[in-house]
Parts: sequence; structure tokens; C-alpha cells
Amino acid sequence: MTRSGLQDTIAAIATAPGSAGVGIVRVSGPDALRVADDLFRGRRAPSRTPGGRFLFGHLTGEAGEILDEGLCLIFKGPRSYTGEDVAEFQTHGSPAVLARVLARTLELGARAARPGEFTLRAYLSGRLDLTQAEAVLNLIEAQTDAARRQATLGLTGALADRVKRVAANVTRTLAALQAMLDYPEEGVPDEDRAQPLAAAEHDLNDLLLTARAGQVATRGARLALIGRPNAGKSSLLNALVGFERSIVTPVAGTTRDYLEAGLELAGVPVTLVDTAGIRDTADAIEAAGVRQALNLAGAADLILALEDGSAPREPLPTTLDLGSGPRVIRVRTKADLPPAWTDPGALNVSAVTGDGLGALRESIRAALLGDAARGEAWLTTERQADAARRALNHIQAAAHAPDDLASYELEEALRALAELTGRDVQEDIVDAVFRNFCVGK
Ligand SMILES: Nc1nc2c(c(=O)[nH]1)N(C=O)[C@@H](CNc1ccc(C(=O)N[C@@H](CCC(=O)O)C(=O)O)cc1)CN2
Ligand SMILES: Nc1nc2c(ncn2[C@@H]2O[C@H](COP(=O)(O)OP(=O)(O)OP(=O)(O)O)[C@@H](O)[C@H]2O)c(=O)[nH]1
Ligand SMILES: [Mg+2]
Repeated sequence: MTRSGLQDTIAAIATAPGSAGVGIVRVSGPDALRVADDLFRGRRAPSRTPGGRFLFGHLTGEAGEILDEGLCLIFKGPRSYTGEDVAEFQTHGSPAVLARVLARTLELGARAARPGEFTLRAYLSGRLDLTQAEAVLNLIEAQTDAARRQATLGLTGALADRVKRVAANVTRTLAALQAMLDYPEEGVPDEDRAQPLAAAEHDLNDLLLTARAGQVATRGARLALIGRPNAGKSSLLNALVGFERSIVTPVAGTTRDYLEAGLELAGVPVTLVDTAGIRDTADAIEAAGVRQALNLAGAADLILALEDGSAPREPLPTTLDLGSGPRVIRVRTKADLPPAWTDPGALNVSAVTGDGLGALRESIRAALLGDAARGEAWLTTERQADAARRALNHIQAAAHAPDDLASYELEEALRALAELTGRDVQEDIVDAVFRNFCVGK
């Protein structure tokens, strides 16, 4: 689907819907400059203007009437975003003007661009690899600085560079293995064989540790507050978001339906989910809330398991495993009151005084961003993580296999790495990436 009509000249509104100071219609393809000649009246014809220049003038309709005053930017392939001839019309940012200018480009022979088609063309012309194309998408959607940062790193090729370093070491190992098979009597020094393989495994392991952080930074995280009635879940949610989002009363069973509140934590968009207190109950409405709470906990990226520190400890009447593990942070609430119990495995927090909230935020940050070093490019999509995981499995298999099998495993590893950066991918994978784009990008 995505691949047909790639010789067409395409057009789309590149700016967001609604009124704005300036709006952009972008045209790319072999006829882009001819369309511009027909649509734009300026000091000279766009097709006779050097690439990298802009013209000031008027956008005109079929009868030569003025649609708007604006600019025309000229890019001559391959020196453009798509690698093709591109003309851009920068108009007043009025939906009416933009719709009319777009319609005019279509009358003049352009076709409406499909979602992501400009960036697809940049990818197919070799100007971007797949990690960079995904970074473009993540950049457009970035809501926080952490997401923007990772997308910018990806766009500059920093992620692709990390992958290429791994691939280079796999290739070195492969060459050493080949030399051994070809000239078995000569022998191959360890530094040519085992060392590059160990380095590849180490680097890829490091990279995979960033997958969770990368996806969390890009897509955000859901945190469920779970505990018995009156544990202080709603109070803690309110303390974290800084206003009375959720109803708090001394009555056990106050929260029934779940509710969500968004906040930004360490640059990560976080959705806090307040849930009904978990207990055995004969009340049908409350029981529905309890079931919902357990489902929400199961679907969350992270669970805050709250227990009232001022009352005797009681286990939750559920098989939900809140024991420990990376997905659970245990919180001992109401730390301002005399303690009924203590537990070194739980964070002491008071929603009333604010004590412990800073440590809790830090624990959440560590649980979400974990081992990812702050400065480096991260894996930001499940597609990337999956390819990296497969490559690591093949590299690990190669380390313990006889030479001929090891060669096969390393070739498979290289294939998975090439898939990650998108040099060697099937059309359906590429199509799946670009399906998520908006029209005009
Ligand atoms: N108005 C406008 N702003 C924009 C874009 C755009 O298409 N139009 N971009 C689009 O998403 C981004 C910028 N990306 C771009 C990437 C490459 C080229 C380009 O023409 N590259 C040529 C020429 C470089 C040069 O003159 O030095 C090249 O690389 O050969 C243009 C934009 C963000 N801002
Ligand atoms: N002293 C003190 N009281 C607290 C604290 N947090 C909550 N409380 C009180 O504990 C009671 C229950 O608090 P909620 O936040 O409604 O508890 P909950 O877990 O949401 O309860 P349900 O919605 O019924 O499941 C209220 O009276 C709160 O004022 C705290 O940190 N310190
Ligand atoms: Mg509540």
C-alpha cells in the first residue's frame, strides 16, 4: 500500500489544524516546482530560483486571483527533506487559506499525501534510517523534555550509531570465524574473536537496558495506587499532583470508580490512577470497584502499594502479587502519626506534612528510568527493542556454539541489527512504522 505511487508529486498541509500565525503547505515530487510556478507569483518563477532560496509573492487561484500573500521556499532534489524537489508555501495560518492552497496544488496535478509519506520518501531516498524516522514521529508527539531529548538524539543518528558499533564487532567476529574455517592451521587470536563478541554482547545488553526507559519517556507511564480502604491512596494522589483531585474522607470505601490525574515526573509524562480500596465486600458497587482496581494494577507500568502505617498491618485479600519486584513500590502512609509497625522495605510518606514525597518521587523515577544512562540514546519503540533482543539472543548463542553454527548465529544477529536501523527490512515493518504518522509529515 505505502509503496505505490511513489513517483507522484504529493501535497499536504504541514502545520497543525486551526488558526496560527503562519501555515505551511508542502509539495514534493518531480512536478513540485511546476506546481509552484502555476500557483505562485513572485519576482521570478520558483523553477528558475536556486534551491535553498525563498520568494516573496502571491498565491493565486485558477483565474489568477490572489488567495494570500506569502512565501515560497524552494528545495531542489536531492537537497531537501524528502530528497526530491520540494516547494513549500508559507501562508497566513488560516484554515481557509491552507485548505484553498492545498486544493489548488491538487488541481495542478499533485496528489494528497498519505500519513508519513514525506518522511517515508526521506527514508526510501536513504536520507533517514528507520530509527531516525521513528525519532521524527516521537519528536512530533513529544510532550515532555525527556521525550524530546531522546527523539532529538535519535534524529541525529545517535541510536543508529550505538547499533552500528555492535554490528561492527559482530562483523569482526564473523571475519575471524571465517578465517578459522578457511585456514584452520593458522589459528585466530582471542582479541579478534572472543573480544569483539564480548564487546558486542556487553554493548547490546547496555542498550537493551534503555528500552523500558525509552518507551516510558516517549509514551509515558501509568502508576496505580493500590491498597486497603483508608490506606491514604486518594490523599497521596492529591499530594503528588498538588490539588484536591480525588475525594478524601475518613470513611473506608470513599473511592469507588477509579480516576486519573496526569503529572510530569523527571521529564516523564505520568498518569496516576487512584483506585477503590481492596477488601472483601457484600456491596455490589464496591466489589465492582475492587475488581477494577485489580485489573488496573495488572495493566500499570508501576504499582504504588500503600499500607496505613498508623494501623495494624493486614494483608490484602487478593492473589495480586504485591510482594516486591521492580514493578512495585511499597509505601507506608500516614508517617506523621505514631507508627503501628515499621518495615525497612517500605517508604515512609505523609500526605499531610509532605514528608517522604521527595524520596517517593525519586523511587518512581528510578523504577521507570532505571539503568538507562541519562546522556545516551535509548531504544524508544517496542519494534526496536524486539530487534535488539533477537540480536542479543543470537550473539549469546554464538558465544557457546561450534564455529560453523556460530557463524550462522552471527549472521542472524547482523540481520536483526540491520532490521533495527532499517537497512534490511521487509515492507510490512516499514509500513507499520509509517502508519503511525500524521498527514503532512
Ligand atoms: N519550513 C520547514 N521547516 C522544517 C521542516 C520543513 O520541511 N520545512 N522540516 C522537515 O521536517 C524540519 C527540518 N528538516 C529538514 C531537513 C533537511 C532539509 C534539507 O533541505 N536538506 C538539504 C539541504 C541542506 C542545506 O541546504 O544545507 C540536504 O540535506 O541536502 C530541510 C529540512 C523542521 N523544520
Ligand atoms: N494523619 C494523616 N492522615 C491521613 C494521611 N493520608 C490520609 N489520611 C487520612 O486517612 C483517611 C483516608 O484517606 P484517603 O486518602 O481517603 O484513603 P483512601 O485509601 O483513598 O481510601 P478509600 O478511597 O476509602 O479506599 C482520611 O481521613 C485522610 O485524611 C496522612 O498522611 N496523615
Ligand atoms: Mg480513596
